[in-house]
Amino acid sequence: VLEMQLTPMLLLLRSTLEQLQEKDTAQIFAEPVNIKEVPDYLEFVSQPMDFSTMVSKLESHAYRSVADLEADFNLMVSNCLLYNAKDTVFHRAALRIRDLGGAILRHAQRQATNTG
Ligand SMILES: CCOC(=O)c1ccc2c(c1)NC(=O)[C@@H](C)N2
Repeated sequence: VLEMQLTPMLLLLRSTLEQLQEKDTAQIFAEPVNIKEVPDYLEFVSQPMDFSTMVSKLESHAYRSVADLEADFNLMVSNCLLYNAKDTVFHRAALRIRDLGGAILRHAQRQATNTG
């Protein structure tokens, strides 16, 4: 039955996104980068992404798989690595969440495959 197949995925995606957000202890990925405070941001970053946007997308069924969620997570991380110099707290935080998030996403993919 289709709705049974969709529900586990939505629950898995919610749990995975919550685990990823927990690694952002400084909450620097929580909201969209404020263009008023970072006026040149869009000169470097063509597709901004942040966790609040990912939550909205998840709840509106924009993610059909762990890979879909992973693509926006990777976009968010790569935007940060691109815009911020290597010697910044932001750049270091992106490297850290990329590594911690990788393990979370690998585990989620295994669960999706098992219950899929
Ligand atoms: C109060 C000013 O906030 C920021 O300048 C700022 C706040 C949050 C940010 C950010 C900048 N840059 C980033 O690349 C993403 C990851 N987070």
